[in-house]
Amino acid sequence: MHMGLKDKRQIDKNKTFFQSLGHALEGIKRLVLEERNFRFDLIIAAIVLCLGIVLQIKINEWLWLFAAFFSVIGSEVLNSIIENVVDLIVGHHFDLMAKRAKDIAAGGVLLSATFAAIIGALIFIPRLIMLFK
Ligand SMILES: Nc1ncnc2c1ncn2[C@@H]1O[C@H](COP(=O)(O)OP(=O)(O)OP(=O)(O)O)[C@@H](O)[C@H]1O
Repeated sequence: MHMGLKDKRQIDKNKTFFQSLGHALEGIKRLVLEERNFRFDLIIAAIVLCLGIVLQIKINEWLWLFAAFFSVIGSEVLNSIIENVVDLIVGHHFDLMAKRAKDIAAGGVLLSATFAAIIGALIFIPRLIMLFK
């Protein structure tokens, strides 16, 4: 993006909507490029999307799946922010508070992933059982 070059060392506020959008898209790019778990989430979401279409799940089931997806994405984003900010503060040193913050962030991801797995199981397992009966 051409504006990327122009504002590479920008530290003041965004002046236009498109400048804000550019930085937000840059953030999503970082997540995809640097977070293996985030890429894994997207692959799982794509599989669930295909399965949902093939098995013709109902609208309220789609809503639960979307809620689960964004819960996981939200906690991944939070985890990623914590990792970056902690590394910015403590650098490459062992620090007990850094460990706590990162472990709590990872715990949040685990909790939302468990929530998503339960929702996925409740929606798909009965349908798959019916299919193979
Ligand atoms: N500066 C530090 N001081 C103490 N412990 C740390 C520090 N950095 C990382 N750790 C420990 O290592 C773990 C993994 O670190 P980090 O989250 O940076 O790696 P990651 O591979 O990116 O994790 P994730 O799989 O969540 O993306 C943390 O949960 C924490 O227990």
